[in-house]
Amino acid sequence: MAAKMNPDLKKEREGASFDPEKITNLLYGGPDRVTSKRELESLALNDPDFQHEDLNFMSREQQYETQLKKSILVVQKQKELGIVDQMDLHSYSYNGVFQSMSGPFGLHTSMFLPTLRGQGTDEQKAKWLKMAEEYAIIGTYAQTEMGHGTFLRGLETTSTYDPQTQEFILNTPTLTGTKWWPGCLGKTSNYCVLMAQLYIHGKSYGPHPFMVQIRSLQDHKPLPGVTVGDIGPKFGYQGNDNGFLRFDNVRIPRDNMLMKYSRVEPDGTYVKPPSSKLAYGTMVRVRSMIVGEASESLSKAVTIAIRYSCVRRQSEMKPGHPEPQVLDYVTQQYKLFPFLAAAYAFVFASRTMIFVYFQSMAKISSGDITVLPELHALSSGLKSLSSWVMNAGIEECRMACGGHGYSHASGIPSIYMEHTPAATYEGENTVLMLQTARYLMKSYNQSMQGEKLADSVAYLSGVQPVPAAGRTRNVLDLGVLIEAYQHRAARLVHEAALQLRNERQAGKDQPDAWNAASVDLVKAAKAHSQYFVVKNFAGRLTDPALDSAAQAVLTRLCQLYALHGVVDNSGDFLEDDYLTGTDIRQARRHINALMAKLRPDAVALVDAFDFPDGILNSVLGRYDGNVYEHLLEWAKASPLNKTDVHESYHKYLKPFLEANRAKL
Ligand SMILES: CC/C=C\C/C=C\C/C=C\C/C=C\C/C=C\C/C=C\CC/C=C/C(=O)SCCNC(=O)CCNC(=O)[C@H](O)C(C)(C)COP(=O)(O)OP(=O)(O)OC[C@H]1O[C@@H](n2cnc3c(N)ncnc32)[C@H](O)[C@@H]1OP(=O)(O)O
Ligand SMILES: Cc1cc2nc3c(=O)[nH]c(=O)nc-3n(C[C@H](O)[C@H](O)[C@H](O)COP(=O)(O)OP(=O)(O)OC[C@H]3O[C@@H](n4cnc5c(N)ncnc54)[C@H](O)[C@@H]3O)c2cc1C
Repeated sequence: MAAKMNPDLKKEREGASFDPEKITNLLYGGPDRVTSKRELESLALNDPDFQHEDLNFMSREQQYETQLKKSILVVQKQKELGIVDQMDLHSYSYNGVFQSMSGPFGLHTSMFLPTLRGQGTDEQKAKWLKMAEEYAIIGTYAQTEMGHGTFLRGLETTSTYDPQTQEFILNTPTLTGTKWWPGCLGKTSNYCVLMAQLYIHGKSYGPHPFMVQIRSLQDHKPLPGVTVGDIGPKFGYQGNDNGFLRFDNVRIPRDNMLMKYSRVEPDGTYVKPPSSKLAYGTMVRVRSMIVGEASESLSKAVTIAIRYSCVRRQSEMKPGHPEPQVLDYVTQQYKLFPFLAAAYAFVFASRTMIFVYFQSMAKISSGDITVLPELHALSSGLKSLSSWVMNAGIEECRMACGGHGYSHASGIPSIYMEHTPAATYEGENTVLMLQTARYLMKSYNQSMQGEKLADSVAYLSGVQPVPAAGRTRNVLDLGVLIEAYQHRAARLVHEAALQLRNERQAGKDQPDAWNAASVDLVKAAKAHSQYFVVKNFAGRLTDPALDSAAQAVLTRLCQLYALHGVVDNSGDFLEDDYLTGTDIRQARRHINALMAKLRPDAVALVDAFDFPDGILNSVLGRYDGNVYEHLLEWAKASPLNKTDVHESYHKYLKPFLEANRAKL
């Protein structure tokens, strides 16, 4: 018999002003997509082969083993089921089977295969791709070293060409040159794409990708000259064997260098790529995907916190009245609704990012590499902004769930632990924001020369005049808000450029001037990315998939997202009098009014994300809201409760207590 729905959640759903299915359809690309998503998720969630004890109750070794077993099963089952589409794989495997927790094949699919596809020649793909796609070999992406992650040109692992034997000799010349962090390297992978400094005839040509076998295909032992292992427990990522790797005079054939873009001829002649940054292509790809990871993780946390806030009743708002649902406290709404709005903003941004990525890659494949700088700038900015907001949002959601938020039963700590490194991996966020800033500075200078700019920065060409101080406007109007964000971004870019120039004029060389201006440069890059997100959100409101009720509620969310950003960064908007103090006061009032209007729709808005319970993996965020009975059930399953009296009682506590009693 189906469990009864918690009456508060039932009422919330009945009181919504719109049909969540309309928004679900928009989020996932139409009813057919939603149907297949649900089918695939349900197939994975109900498959007895994928059932196991809660990962939170397992040791790290057990977690690794469990995830490995599932990874193998998933490969087999995907094949049987004929799942090949990326979105379908995402539903079945990433969410359905793994609930977005990392596993030992993660890097094989997210970086090893894409690097082979993107950096290999046709002959190299013919040699390795099938083996990799069929999991005859398993690989990772080994780039970061103990001493260098950010500064790729500083990598120390060397790949020295020997024209006599037509081989590369791999070496780790220092301790800090030890590869450190690559996912799935420690115990799982038998191959890797190795990023190493290419040396030919004593000359360095910078980091290049090499296909390297590191373990025997017979007994999985490290090959001669290879030292490899697991780097130990981490903040999260327990199911993943992030590893270390060292080379001592390991020889690989010449054609193990991935040579789609740059080549080494048998005699040692180096053939340059059209752009040296093409070798960094896989990172750009994963950064583009991380915007999706961030939006999805934030959406999950917000779903849990909002549902629970409707089930949770606490305190007495009015004497003698029933305790209110905690979501009725406006302070609680102020914690959660801006992040609900942000989750939507980034889901839409991620869809655009993925579209731009594939569109740009099509151009790059046909030889047009002019799109690369814009793609790099956009993906760097959005990856950083979205993962920063995700981190802040998940933590806010955890605290908004009070004490229960701290328990693994809430599901929120796992989401945080697993996804917080998105701010670090694939390029540390500040470093990447500075890359976006670099592009903005270049574009700004080009606009000063009257050159035409790429679409995403075209607005820099016409930094608007500052409007007369004291002029107030309707800050609820999305057109006004988009212009305000555009103006702020253009002004901050302009000011960062001026600061750079001033530092130069004061006698600093370019790197020192850049460093001195870097706080403002990051601020400008963030403002540029925020402008993109606001404009992109507003652009989705007219999607024909929405009926008028769904459009109305999403418009409110978009207004809230934009207004909250204005209030949070009010100094930026006030500094040059673009907005007035009255505008900001109005913005605060509008936020309160919007939150009141959104309150009855909050549960329907998180339902529209369409995360089944198995994927949320949260006692607090259960669809039926039956939180308390399941909290007790969950705690009872904890390994410490397997016996009434733990064995440590006999070992330690009993003698201690008895000795103390004997002394009395
Ligand atoms: C289809 C799916 C369906 C639904 C989606 C929905 C949801 C999705 C949910 C989940 C998503 C699933 C998967 C993704 C999630 C997780 C990923 C999985 C695991 C992650 C594991 C982590 C792996 C790693 O971390 S690998 C290591 C990553 N390392 C880095 O990123 C290093 C960072 N450093 C650098 O990139 C560079 O060194 C640098 C800092 C950028 C500087 O480079 P360098 O010093 O060489 O260059 P200069 O500074 O001198 O600049 C020269 C010049 O080049 C430009 N430049 C630099 N990089 C690039 C580039 N990549 N492309 C283009 N141009 C570049 C730079 O700006 C300069 O330009 P100018 O001279 O013109 O100024
Ligand atoms: C869970 C996880 C999985 C990972 N998986 C992989 C993988 O599969 N393969 C792989 O190769 N790597 C992987 N990494 C490594 C990851 O890519 C790097 O840690 C990341 O790129 C950051 O580099 P770093 O550690 O050198 O940080 P650092 O660069 O040392 O950062 C430390 C601080 O210095 C600051 N800083 C550094 N340079 C600058 C600068 N130029 N300007 C201003 N500030 C600066 C940063 O902002 C930061 O605050 C993984 C890391 C994690 C945590």
